[in-house]
Amino acid sequence: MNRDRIYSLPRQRVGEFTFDDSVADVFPDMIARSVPGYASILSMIEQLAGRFIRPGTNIYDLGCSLGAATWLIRPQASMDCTLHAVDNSPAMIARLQQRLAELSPQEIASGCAVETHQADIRQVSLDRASFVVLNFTLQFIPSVDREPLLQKICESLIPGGALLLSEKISFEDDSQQALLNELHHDFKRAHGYSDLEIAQKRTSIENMLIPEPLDAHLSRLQRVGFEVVAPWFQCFNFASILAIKN
Ligand SMILES: C[S@@+](CC[C@H](N)C(=O)[O-])C[C@H]1O[C@@H](n2cnc3c(N)ncnc32)[C@H](O)[C@@H]1O
Ligand SMILES: O=C(O)C(=O)C[C@]1(C(=O)O)C=C[C@@H](O)C=C1
Repeated sequence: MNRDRIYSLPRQRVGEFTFDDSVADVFPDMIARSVPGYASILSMIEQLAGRFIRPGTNIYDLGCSLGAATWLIRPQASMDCTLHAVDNSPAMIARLQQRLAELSPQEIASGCAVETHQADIRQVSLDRASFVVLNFTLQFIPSVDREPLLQKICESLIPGGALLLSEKISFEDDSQQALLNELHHDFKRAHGYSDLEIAQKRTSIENMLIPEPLDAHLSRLQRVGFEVVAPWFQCFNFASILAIKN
């Protein structure tokens, strides 16, 4: 795995974070060292896929990056399912397509077909879905577009279908916010990031990763039509929610 050193040297001006080639090259290392609980969430996505996926349905990994969730979900789905891996980053989708093209016939037979889409998740149409994943993607969508997107997802789900939503979250209380920021930065330091790397990354994502409080997520999911909305994981300022449509 390539080590993330993107922000290790001082920059005159820290530009806005983008999911380009340099990020795609180090992404597994970057996200594992930046998001506390990421590995646990992925492993639970695999388990949840086994529970919620139904034969003959579509599954969507929205903002799939290199397909970390896609690779775990695929073996859980029967061959008559289609797993749609969607991301608007050409660098991410190219690497996922490359890996899919290298599958052996035996590996192809070990799970359902994967269709990649280099597209904006606000624009793709969703249909007959049994399981939808938004693993740290909604946070990059402009705030006004979040509710329509979640509404579209809810409408596309079959009865009993589920959305797994993981997000960086914020806190209404200033002292709680300050504490959780510090704990997150301690986590990054413990995983080898310097203070400079932490500060420059923070500047670069400031205006494009917009976290919301957990309650805002829960009430919006209920508003768009999910009957069961269950927060099931939180580690510092990162949380994951399971939302089910009856
Ligand atoms: C933090 S990464 C997601 C990680 C991934 N889901 C995983 O589990 O490893 C966020 C991804 O969302 C993608 N993204 C951001 N906005 C998007 C949009 N409007 N449409 C499609 N993809 C988007 C980015 O390109 C990036 O690959
Ligand atoms: O919040 C941060 O400091 C992060 O680095 C988080 C985060 C994320 O949650 O997606 C931001 C960008 C990268 O994709 C990896 C991790």
